[in-house]
Amino acid sequence: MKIIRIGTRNSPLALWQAHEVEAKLQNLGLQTEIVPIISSGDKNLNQPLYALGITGIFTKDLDIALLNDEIDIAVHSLKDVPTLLPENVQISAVLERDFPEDVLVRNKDAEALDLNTLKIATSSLRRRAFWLKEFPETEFTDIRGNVQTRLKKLDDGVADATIFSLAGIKRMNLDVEYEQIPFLLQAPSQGVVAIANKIDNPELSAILKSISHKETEICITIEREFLKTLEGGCTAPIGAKAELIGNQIRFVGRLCSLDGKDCIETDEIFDWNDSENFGAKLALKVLENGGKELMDEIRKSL
Ligand SMILES: NCc1[nH]cc(CCC(=O)O)c1CC(=O)O
Repeated sequence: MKIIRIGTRNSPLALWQAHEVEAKLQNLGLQTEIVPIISSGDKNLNQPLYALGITGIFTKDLDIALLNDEIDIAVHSLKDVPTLLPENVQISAVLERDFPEDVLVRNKDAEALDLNTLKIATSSLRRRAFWLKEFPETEFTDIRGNVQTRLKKLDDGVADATIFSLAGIKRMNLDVEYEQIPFLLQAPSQGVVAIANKIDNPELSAILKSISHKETEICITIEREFLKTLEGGCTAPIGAKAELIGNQIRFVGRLCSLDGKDCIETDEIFDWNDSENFGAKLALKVLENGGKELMDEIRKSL
């Protein structure tokens, strides 16, 4: 097989993730090359993502490079990948999930403040809504950029604290103090690195399948089905967590209004042999229990 060209965004985190994938392929004796690609999501730093009104802003440029045969595979943070993939593109592999959760990082001047008094910097609708559910009086400010940029902005005093995916902090080996915030249910497929390739390349797909982590695959399939069935292509405050516990799976899913006042949650344990379509079934249950009205309201106000 010829050299496998690995497409990635050029942020430090994306490059780290691409190198992880590269190491797995090199272990199989394959030759690889990293091809960094600047994504539109990295160019429009001033606006929050939901205001840009497009999904897949981080992944679109990699999709195009893939379809133009400029790269053979694209490495993504799966939580940034829309549930609807372009024609002829598939997710063929995921790496083992290490740190799925969100954590809070404070500005050093805010160390002693109570959680309910913190001014929080985040541009994520999910983080805002889930935080507001817990602390309804909270003030927010937008923040964009990669992990290092956001830490610098926090240090400069944009807010008292901000929220990160722990996976990003760990992968960048950053020496920052963080707090667990278990009430802030994570995004579907958070902390998972995914590899996409073209469907009409079965030889490469088979190689990718061989490095995929099966347990992580089971969990993200349920989480993404849940998301896909709820959202219908719109960004909304949706969280999802599937965990394997022996032969069982525990799934927690949540949809909230933008202000966090109305939330619908599902928390179920089931046998993983019965896991087929489970994400979709649970999402339908949420939609029937008031979720449909919530989604309509969110669509109208964005
Ligand atoms: N939204 C951006 C994004 N996409 C993936 C990660 C980190 C890695 C991951 O969670 O998969 C981050 C940073 C963050 O949310 O703090």
